[in-house]
Amino acid sequence: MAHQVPDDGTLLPLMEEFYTIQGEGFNTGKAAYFIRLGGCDVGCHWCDVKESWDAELHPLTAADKIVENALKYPSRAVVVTGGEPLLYNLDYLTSGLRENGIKTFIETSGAYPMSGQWDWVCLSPKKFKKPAAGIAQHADELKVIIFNKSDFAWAEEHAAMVSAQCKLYLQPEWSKAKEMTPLIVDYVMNNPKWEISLQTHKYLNIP
Ligand SMILES: C[S@@+](CC[C@H](N)C(=O)[O-])C[C@H]1O[C@@H](n2cnc3c(N)ncnc32)[C@H](O)[C@@H]1O
Ligand SMILES: Nc1nc2[nH]cc(C(=O)O)c2c(=O)[nH]1
Ligand code: SF4
Ligand SMILES: [Mg+2]
Repeated sequence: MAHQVPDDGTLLPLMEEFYTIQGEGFNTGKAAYFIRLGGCDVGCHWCDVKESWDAELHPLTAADKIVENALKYPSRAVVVTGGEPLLYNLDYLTSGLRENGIKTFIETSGAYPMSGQWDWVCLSPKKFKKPAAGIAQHADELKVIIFNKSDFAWAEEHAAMVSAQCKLYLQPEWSKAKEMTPLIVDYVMNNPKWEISLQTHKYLNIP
């Protein structure tokens, strides 16, 4: 079974941490320190980081140490991702980051209740395990992955749940990008409340 992750959030299963450029969504192009937490049971068959799923494989790491590591890099922005980061209580980590002047961004499927204090929430809802009640109201950005045509309807369903200021993105699933990108381009031109988001780090060959 899972690690005994203390529920005070002082220890978190850390898969990797790396300094790169945010490749997706509203903050595309901005340098940020990425913290990838292990553990996810959402089960997206096209997930591009399946190595993250088993939390057991990723060592419990002190949140204080993660903050200390983030401070070694010039950007004062951290993206917490995974895995599904909201499996864990992120209050302690985000207070540590913010006390040190670091802006906190999260990438989440929303499958678990919100924790942590965030400067930017990217919600990417999944059909395989639907978002928790009320989470859509926290989203600054809704980023729906388009794997097939039915995902446009799924995107609209969630657009109806987010706040009026929430930015709306459609992002092609990587393995289907050649096929789905033209459909997304067409959809955005016809429904301009949406914008296209590309995984630019994959084109740039950076993490
Ligand atoms: C690996 S997930 C981790 C965070 C969280 N579990 C989630 O799904 O939002 C990070 C982002 O990558 C997106 N993503 C994962 N696999 C993808 C793929 N094959 N093509 C495009 N986007 C993908 C997710 O939808 C999410 O927005
Ligand atoms: N450069 C870069 N940008 C990203 N934006 C979201 C990512 C993620 O895996 O959560 C990601 C990632 O893995 N790399
Ligand atoms: S929710 Fe995120 S980490 Fe989990 S399987 Fe889906 S894309 Fe991968
Ligand atoms: Mg990624």
